[in-house]
Amino acid sequence: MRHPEYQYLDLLEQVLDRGDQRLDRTGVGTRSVFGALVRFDLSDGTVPVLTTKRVYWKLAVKEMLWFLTGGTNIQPLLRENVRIWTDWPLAAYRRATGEDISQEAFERRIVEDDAFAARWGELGPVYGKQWRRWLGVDGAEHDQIAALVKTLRENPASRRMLFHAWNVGELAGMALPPCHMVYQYHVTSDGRLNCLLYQRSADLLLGAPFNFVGAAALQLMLAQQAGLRPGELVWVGGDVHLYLNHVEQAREQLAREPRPFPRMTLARHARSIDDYRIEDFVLEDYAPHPPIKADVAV
Ligand SMILES: Nc1nc(=O)c2c([nH]1)NC[C@@H]1CN(c3ccc(C(=O)N[C@@H](CCC(=O)O)C(=O)O)cc3)CN21
Ligand SMILES: O=c1ccn([C@H]2C[C@H](O)[C@@H](COP(=O)(O)O)O2)c(=O)[nH]1
Repeated sequence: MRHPEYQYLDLLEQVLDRGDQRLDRTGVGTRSVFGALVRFDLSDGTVPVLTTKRVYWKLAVKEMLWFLTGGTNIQPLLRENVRIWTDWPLAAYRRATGEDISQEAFERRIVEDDAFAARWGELGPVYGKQWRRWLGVDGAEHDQIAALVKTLRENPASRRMLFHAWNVGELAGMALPPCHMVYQYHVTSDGRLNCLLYQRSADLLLGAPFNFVGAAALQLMLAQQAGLRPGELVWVGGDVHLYLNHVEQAREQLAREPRPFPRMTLARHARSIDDYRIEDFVLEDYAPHPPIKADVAV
């Protein structure tokens, strides 16, 4: 069988060679295709951590754990050395104050100064808020994750097992509207948990590899909580794009041959979906090609 990573590489090549080129919100410019689907089989213990470049999988898992806490402030992320969300609050701070603060100084202040973090580290009602505390028209806060775990346990044949982050009424307050916005689950008759993730917008070089890892890690946690085994991860992308300043990096990655996907396991049985820590995630046999550096478009 052809290595499953070729689904990603083929998509990358397609976007690179045949993507529609235009200017995007960030001003960087992209080439994009609209509508793509890749699927990864997790039932053999492997996870789609790409091997044609080193993916910092712990950052992606830590980000997923942060979403699960319901948090929307970057302070706990920075305390875990995850810097992938700093650019947006940093840009807002520079715009508002006119201060030419460095990223390092800004991050240090967020970590050390709680009042500063509360004022400048907030991303608005992004993923965590919507997943754990979606404010309904009934005035109640809805914990979509807890409800999902309950249904996975009690009614796994349900076709209503999903959570959603696209809360229309709260989009304006978000630093960025959700990209990976709907996660739907499906349980097979023999107890495998499948996931379908719909991502409306995908930065193919930097974002998508993280999103695969986050979704896979979540699938492992949910499967464990519901007494199921991981099944397939199906990823659907809407606007799937390559930033024009990532073209050289894409060519370099396309010249490499995939190596076997690593295996991910959970080191212990956590008491609840809220009880996982980064130390619980064990990745084995990950021997990727070297990292490929790229700037993120803000
Ligand atoms: N343009 C863009 N692309 C994204 O992927 C993205 C956004 N914006 N905005 C919100 C979040 C932040 N995400 C990010 C941001 C940065 C990296 C990144 O720079 N990754 C590097 C390593 C980062 C590090 O070592 O700290 C990589 O090589 O994967 C990845 C995902 C995903 N999302
Ligand atoms: O998890 C994520 C978060 C963000 N992205 C990318 C996709 C786009 O390049 C930008 C968001 O910009 P929009 O103008 O809001 O589409 O971030 C990602 O790939 N994965």
